[in-house]
Amino acid sequence: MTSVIARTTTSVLHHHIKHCWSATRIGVSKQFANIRQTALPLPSKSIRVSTCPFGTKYSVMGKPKVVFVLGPPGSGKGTQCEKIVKEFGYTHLSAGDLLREERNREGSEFGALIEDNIKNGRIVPVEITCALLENAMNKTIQATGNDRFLIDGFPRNEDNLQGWTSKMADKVEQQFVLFFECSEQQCTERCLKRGESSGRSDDNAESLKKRFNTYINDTVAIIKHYEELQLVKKIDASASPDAVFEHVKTIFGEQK
Ligand SMILES: Nc1ncnc2c1ncn2[C@@H]1O[C@H](COP(=O)(O)OP(=O)(O)OP(=O)(O)O)[C@@H](O)[C@H]1O
Ligand SMILES: O=c1ccn([C@@H]2O[C@H](COP(=O)(O)O)[C@@H](O)[C@H]2O)c(=O)[nH]1
Repeated sequence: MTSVIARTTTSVLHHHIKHCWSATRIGVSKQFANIRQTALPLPSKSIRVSTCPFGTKYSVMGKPKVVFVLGPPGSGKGTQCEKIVKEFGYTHLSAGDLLREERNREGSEFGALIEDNIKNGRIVPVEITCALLENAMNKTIQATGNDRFLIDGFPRNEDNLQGWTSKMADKVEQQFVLFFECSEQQCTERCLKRGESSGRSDDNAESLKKRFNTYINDTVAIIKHYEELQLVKKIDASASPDAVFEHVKTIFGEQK
């Protein structure tokens, strides 16, 4: 049975790599094949899940559930996601972490492009980010069966939104969008403090200014878009991490 599944996914994978992004979009579909090599299509109905060393079971699943987590840099998205994972069993996928991992991957042809964007607070083309996210979702589902995801720090601009909508929206159930609201001053202080030990090339005053400009000029419109769809759950992120999490808990507690 495993080999049947393996053969099936391999052939579907070739199809996926060939057709997943329109070659005309920015004329780079071939470029992204390296990332997509391991991306398998998300299941629409069911997936086989390994449960224990002595056997497997078929788990009938709906579409993977997705919560987007948005907010300015340093608003505490990652901190809260860790708590949500522990309490509610989601898998946390940080788009920024995935991009940093791809940047650091030996042989990545996108490393320089990703770093240039990160340092300047600009947004990486969606083809890269979306492929990394889809890949991570598929790997998680296959490895653990967990199909509930916190997608942290994505979508951040119109390009992200369009790319996700055309490629992924039909394959997932969008639960809601968690929006952490926090002032620029407070967020900047947090990131500068984090910068003392994070090693991040963008936790400095110059990059932070640019990241905030991108947030205001590009990401706020995406949050507004989801507000119009009544999907946004807004949280005051200026309090302590535990106090913020009290609010977060009420939101996840309301979910079925
Ligand atoms: N509620 C809070 N109060 C004070 N400090 C916080 C709070 N939440 C997080 N922090 C700290 O602020 C810094 C940024 O937090 P975190 O990494 O969770 O933010 P983020 O929104 O994921 O940031 P980015 O988008 O830049 O990755 C971290 O050093 C974290 O420990
Ligand atoms: O979807 C995304 C997410 C992130 N980026 C780039 O990465 C940095 C850092 O992101 P964090 O969420 O703060 O870890 C961000 O400023 C962007 O340059 C991206 O391009 N697309």
